[in-house]
Amino acid sequence: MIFIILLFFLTTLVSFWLVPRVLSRTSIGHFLQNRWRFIEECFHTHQLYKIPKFNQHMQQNQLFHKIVKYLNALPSAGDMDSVNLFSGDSNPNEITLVINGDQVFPDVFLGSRVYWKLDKDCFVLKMRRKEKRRILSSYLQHVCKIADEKSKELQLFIHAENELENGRWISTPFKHPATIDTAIIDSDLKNKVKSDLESFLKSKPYYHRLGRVWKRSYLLHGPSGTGKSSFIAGMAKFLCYDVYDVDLSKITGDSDLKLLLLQTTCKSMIVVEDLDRYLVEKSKTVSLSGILNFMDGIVSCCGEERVMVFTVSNKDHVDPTVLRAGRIDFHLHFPLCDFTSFKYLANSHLGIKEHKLFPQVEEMFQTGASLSPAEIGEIMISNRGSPTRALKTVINALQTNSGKTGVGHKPGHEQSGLPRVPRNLSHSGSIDGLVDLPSKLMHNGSGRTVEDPSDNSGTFWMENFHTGKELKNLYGLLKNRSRRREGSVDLDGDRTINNGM
Ligand SMILES: Nc1ncnc2c1ncn2[C@@H]1O[C@H](COP(=O)(O)OP(=O)(O)OP(=O)(O)O)[C@@H](O)[C@H]1O
Ligand SMILES: [Mg+2]
Repeated sequence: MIFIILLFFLTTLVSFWLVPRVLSRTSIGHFLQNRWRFIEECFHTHQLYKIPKFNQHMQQNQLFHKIVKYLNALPSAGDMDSVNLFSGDSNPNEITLVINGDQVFPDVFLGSRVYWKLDKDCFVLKMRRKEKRRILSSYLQHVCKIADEKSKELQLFIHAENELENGRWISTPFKHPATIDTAIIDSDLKNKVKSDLESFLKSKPYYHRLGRVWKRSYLLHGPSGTGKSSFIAGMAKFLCYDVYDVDLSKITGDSDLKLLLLQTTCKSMIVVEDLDRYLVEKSKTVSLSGILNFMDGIVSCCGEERVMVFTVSNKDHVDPTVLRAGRIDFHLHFPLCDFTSFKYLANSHLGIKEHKLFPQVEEMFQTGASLSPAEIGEIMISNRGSPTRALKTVINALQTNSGKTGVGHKPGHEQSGLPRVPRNLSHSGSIDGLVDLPSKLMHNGSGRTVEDPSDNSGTFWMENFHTGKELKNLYGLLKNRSRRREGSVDLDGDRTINNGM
């Protein structure tokens, strides 16, 4: 009797536990499962839907490309009997599945099984006829949604220099961690940039009504290590635009620049860094007029929705025609660190809001010492285990820096041969300072950020102007003020444009 019970127990264990497990892990199980599905489907009538790659005018069918993206994202894609694997052109670590004609991709949606197959240049979707009303439309919406999410992966394009691909862009996934919010600049200014970008995105009819190319240009200016490049990454992410990085020094001539621009796609950000350095180069291959045409968007008229971003270390050294209103719509100044931004850095890098050494640091800033956020950030990162040591190192660095002539330590710019920016202009005396004078920021008609003329504390920075050049700049500012008073350009002017968008 005991033997029979034991045998019964063993048989049950083998048939209900062991056999399914063995089958699920072996090719026999896989084969049986497929056969069973095939037999099951034989009892149903099916509907086929074709999604061709091209329409009758040989234009690309966007749905076809979305399906490719969707199928690549399917977990079942990896379970196929055989799959084609390819590594990316620019990033060999990125592996993608490429579908070929013999494969059938099963998928399950709302409890229903559907099948995808590639037939030459056409996808075929197969589903049970009785289920099509229930799932077809929502399933296709789901496919598009997943594909769109996948395509949100931004790309960084750089132009190839090798002979084979010369004059072409090569791309790599753009995964810079910076966002507009991680930038340490005045929060009002961040919001202004965000709303300017948002308003640009909605402004296609407005630009077209004016007969203008739908583009917007930003100038980010400030010393090295103040966060310009990181901010560009943040802007691109905010817009969900791909980035085309134009290195003017690698371009062989005006026509080469045109060609590259014609190859850029809509919804992209075209970035030209260190424009001032390029413009002072003696052996430049792209002429000033080539650059101006590019900025005016003449060559980009066939494809719009572009944001252009230029960076310079000091805009005073750039030919005013390059920066005229319309060519550059929004000026953003990135100053060296002041005490306010230092405290942000201490909080984010060291996790401290207060410290007994803070008053000493503040005093250093008040006496005119400063470093770039990159320099202070680096000190804090290397000393993050000990906030006190980090602060002492910052104080030492500030002391060393304030001992130098023409503070605003920018090794890169010294190499470039550009004149140094006088401290009073680049930092505490900056006309469009973002961190030190946050309440004074406003825009003129061209979107430029300038000091609020109604703020009486202007006398504070007047004391800091000494040289003839600085007085000239002050004169320029006063001229701007009086123009604004006459109502020719002011913040409202800019707002009127934005509101109208
Ligand atoms: N204002 C800032 N806010 C946040 N991080 C900053 C800021 N300024 C600099 N950093 C940090 O310092 C490093 C260098 O910044 P970034 O390369 O953006 O400076 P940059 O102005 O483009 O310098 P360069 O003119 O030399 O190209 C980055 O790691 C960045 O995160
Ligand atoms: Mg940079």
